[in-house]
Amino acid sequence: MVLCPVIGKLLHKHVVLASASPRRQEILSNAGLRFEVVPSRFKEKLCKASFPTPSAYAVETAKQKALEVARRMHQKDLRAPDVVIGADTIVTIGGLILEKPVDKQDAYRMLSRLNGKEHSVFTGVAIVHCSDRDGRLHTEVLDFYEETTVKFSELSEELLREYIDSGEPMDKAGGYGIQALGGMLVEHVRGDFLNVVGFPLNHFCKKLAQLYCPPRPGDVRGAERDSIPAVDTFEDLSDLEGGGGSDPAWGGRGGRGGEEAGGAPPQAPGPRDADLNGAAEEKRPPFPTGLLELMEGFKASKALFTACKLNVFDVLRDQGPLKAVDIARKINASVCGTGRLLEACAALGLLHKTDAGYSNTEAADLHLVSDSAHSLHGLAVYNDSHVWDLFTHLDLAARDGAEQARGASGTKAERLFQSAETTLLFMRAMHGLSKLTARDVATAFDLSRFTSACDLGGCTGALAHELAREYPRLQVTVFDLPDVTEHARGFQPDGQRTEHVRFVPGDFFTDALPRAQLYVLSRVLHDWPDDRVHHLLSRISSCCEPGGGVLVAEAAAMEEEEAAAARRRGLQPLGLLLLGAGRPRSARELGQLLQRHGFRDVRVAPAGDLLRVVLGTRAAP
Ligand SMILES: Cc1cn([C@@H]2O[C@H](COP(=O)(O)OP(=O)(O)OP(=O)(O)O)[C@@H](O)[C@H]2O)c(=O)[nH]c1=O
Repeated sequence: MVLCPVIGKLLHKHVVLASASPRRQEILSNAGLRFEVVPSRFKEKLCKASFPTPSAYAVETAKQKALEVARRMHQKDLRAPDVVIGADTIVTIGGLILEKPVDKQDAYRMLSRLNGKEHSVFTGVAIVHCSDRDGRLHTEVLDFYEETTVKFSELSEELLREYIDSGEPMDKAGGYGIQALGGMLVEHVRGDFLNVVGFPLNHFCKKLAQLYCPPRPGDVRGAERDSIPAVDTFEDLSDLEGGGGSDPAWGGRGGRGGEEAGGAPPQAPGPRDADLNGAAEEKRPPFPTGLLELMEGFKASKALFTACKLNVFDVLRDQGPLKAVDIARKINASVCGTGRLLEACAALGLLHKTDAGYSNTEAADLHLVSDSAHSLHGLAVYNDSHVWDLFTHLDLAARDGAEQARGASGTKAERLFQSAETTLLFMRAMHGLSKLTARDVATAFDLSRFTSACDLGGCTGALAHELAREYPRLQVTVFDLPDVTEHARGFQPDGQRTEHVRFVPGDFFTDALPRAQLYVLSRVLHDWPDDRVHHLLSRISSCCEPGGGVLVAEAAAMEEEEAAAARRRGLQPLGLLLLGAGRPRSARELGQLLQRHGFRDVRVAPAGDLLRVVLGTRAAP
């Protein structure tokens, strides 16, 4: 599992950690999560006896901690954060739950109990998703727990007293801190160490992956491994009081975790009970979250495209927060239609809605306004006006074959370059995407040995400028169709080093390629079928001096079996896959292609979350 991208799913959300524990804050911020800390005021006083298992108690406490913060924040600002995370760590031994000691005596009692024995540490975690529905807070809770087994050495009374005098035990469950002096008491640990410290980071990331990267339909392996547990609502919480149920972790197995049956009433024996008893398990099919998202996804895309097209995000960046009526006036649209569009954008997490009106989220400010440094506005407009149209006729394309579908409205180049307007539309889309990925592509390998590079199909020069910035000795030529180079001037960055980038018009299939030590093909090959790719690579190969290189960047999977994951990453050229003659290729396949055309020492590296970069060195012929 790749952790950073999972944590990254929360980057543009307002995340609150409902915990005063400095350890939790440290674990999560070390993992790259950005969050606000709002300690919960929920008193940890639930009746332990009413819970079937210690883990159920920890999970419920975590849940109540998070919900208290969500409610308080919503009440105060009439706006809840997007996500509130609560956690509760307990130590259990012989059926007894130990929390933080109330005084030194209590700490001594706890540590004496643990002395020389094995005990379990459970951390319950609740991830609460909040939304505002007509001024009322709506919450969806996903919870889970993790268990770790810890064995204490035989410890002298003197050592225990000394340890207690250090003051360390007082704010820690079980009266010890494994991450500090308390580590000396511990003989061994089975399971997740960070779970003992206060937060099961690994399990948390897996849960985020289930939530934000659900398996695609048909991904049976993924569905079994990562199926999304049912989320329950706050309204259902009362069901949790009392009841039976059992927990396999109760048996004291180390290093195991689980879900609290998604908040289902404990009296209903869960599937895990059936497992334990060896009884036949009646399996419910996994909830088709991914499928439903696919069914509805086009509406979300269209709302985003339309808001971009109407410059809603530009208006709000400059003048927000604004009420729907004012936005409608500024974008010259009806009040009722604008209101609906704004509601949809708020529901999609693109806008914040408060009493003062609508305002941009951080992601909207960064990527959806038309002139920001990281703008994807052009891509949204291009997808809306161009790609949307192609997909509307997907059934025809499927029936008649991709080439015929192309034939109806001309080849891709004919369609894109039929007017200056469509060319610019395409270039703006590519520019946003290239700027987003340029740095990752430029730095995936150390290219400082090259002094000249040619970016074939380099469009607006976004990657070329990044290469020139990264490698001061490098002169970069952008080679692209005359229709493109003609308009490239309008995309040049302000500031220095533009003299290291030049534009040469031409067709890389037919015209002489500019001489360079390094040839770059960034997001080009997926557009073309195999015969064209071979033709292009053989042309590059014959221009390239021994020791020179070719660098290919694609939304390619590292391995064939990762293709579905690559598609999920979003930039797999689905449109071309369905409509065009090109096709996506895995990193391995790209490497083999380079080898076939005389490149050796072929290496693959990830370039950020989206692309893979393959670098080959021209061998002596
Ligand atoms: C076993 C163990 C526990 N802890 C700390 O014990 C507190 C548990 O208490 P909690 O009630 O879960 O959390 P809290 O500290 O009261 O914070 P809050 O979330 O606001 O309730 C948390 O701090 C944990 O790190 C350690 O630092 N190291 C260890 O080895």
